[in-house]
Amino acid sequence: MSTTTPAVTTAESEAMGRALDLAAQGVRGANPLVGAVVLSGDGALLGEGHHRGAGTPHAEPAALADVRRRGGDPRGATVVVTLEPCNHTGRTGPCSEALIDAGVARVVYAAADVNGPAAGGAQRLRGAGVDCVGGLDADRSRRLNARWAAALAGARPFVTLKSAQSLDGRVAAVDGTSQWITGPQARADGHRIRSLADAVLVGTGTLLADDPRLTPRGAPAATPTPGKGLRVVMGRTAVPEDAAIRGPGFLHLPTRDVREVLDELFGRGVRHLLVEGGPRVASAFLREGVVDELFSYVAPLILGDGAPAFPDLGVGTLEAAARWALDDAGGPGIQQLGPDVRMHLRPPSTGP
Ligand SMILES: NC(=O)C1=CN([C@@H]2O[C@H](COP(=O)(O)OP(=O)(O)OC[C@H]3O[C@@H](n4cnc5c(N)ncnc54)[C@H](OP(=O)(O)O)[C@@H]3O)[C@@H](O)[C@H]2O)C=CC1
Ligand SMILES: Nc1c(N[C@@H]2O[C@H](COP(=O)(O)O)[C@@H](O)[C@H]2O)[nH]c(=O)[nH]c1=O
Repeated sequence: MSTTTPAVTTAESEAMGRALDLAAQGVRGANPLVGAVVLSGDGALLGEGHHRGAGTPHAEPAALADVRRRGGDPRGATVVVTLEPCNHTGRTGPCSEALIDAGVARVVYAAADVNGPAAGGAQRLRGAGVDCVGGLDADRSRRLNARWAAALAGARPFVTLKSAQSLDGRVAAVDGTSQWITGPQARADGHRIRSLADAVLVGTGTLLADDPRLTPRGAPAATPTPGKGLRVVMGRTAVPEDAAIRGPGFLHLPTRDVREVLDELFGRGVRHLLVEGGPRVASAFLREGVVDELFSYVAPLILGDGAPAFPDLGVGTLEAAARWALDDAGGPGIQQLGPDVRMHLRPPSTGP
């Protein structure tokens, strides 16, 4: 935790506030939320940018590109960024090098990078003669990425849970039919979320009931490469030979053990897992306390009896119920999609 306030100008301090707001416009998942603002030597805004999710440019190159788009020149500029610039080649190149190549004079960052392989950017910058200070608003940056950091520290993927339910919290009718509870706009949004994840998972119950494909349709599909584009079924029941889910990227994990699944997927390079249910598997992830964000789509229909979204959580009294909070990262916490409503939620007792 930072206890000292680094020596920064008022313009840099204000720019960090803006960079943190920009960071929160990114999407949660395999990467942290990061924003960046570029200032001229006299503190004027030259450009800004934020990271829009794994595989897209990091905040610093996005902000440098914005400077050039506006006809500016980043040479001699100050870059104010919410996370220590990365120092490794992941899905994109090292930001430390991009900043050095752009000729910036100074970098002010908030939190240090806790991702081992990516860390060391500040040292690299200083080594190249760039004035580099860290710790400004570090706590706010850390809060923004607390769940991402916790997943990383636990060596498990960041877990997004999605469910589409009726007004009375049912995800299927009594006979098991569930297609479709939500309308096309909500489902398109679900496909977009699939396209952001490295792997999409359901249980064998859903597999047998729905025969899903779990591909992101209407959104760019990830090429199945190590850790990307996986479509996963967990549970002991055999997957039928003619199941629609079979094909490139299909993986059956014949277990009910959530930790085993997370270990296996992490080992295969998965950093962002989307759990689509069904209800018993969703509850297993909730009971294990590993759900980092929840997208709950609510459709205006009442199903009465039928499968509850999250059975067997062992909540015996109101006091024991987990109260989730709306999460505004990547868009409004609550959003209307056609006739349906989408809630984007974060677990209880975690930061913004
Ligand atoms: N509206 C929506 O958003 C969705 C609705 N659905 C609907 O849900 C219904 C299916 O529900 P359900 O059968 O609960 O679906 P699940 O996908 O949760 O499958 C449950 C099965 O998964 C296996 N399993 C694996 N891990 C666990 C675990 N930790 N705990 C318990 N079971 C585990 C078990 O089978 P095994 O013996 O093989 O181990 C279990 O019977 C269908 O009607 C489907 O249409 C499904 C997904 C989303
Ligand atoms: N019923 C239901 C959903 N169900 C989810 O979609 C899966 C089918 O996906 P596909 O691969 O496209 O065939 C299904 O198994 C379940 O995970 N999703 C929603 O957005 N709204 C809905 O009403």
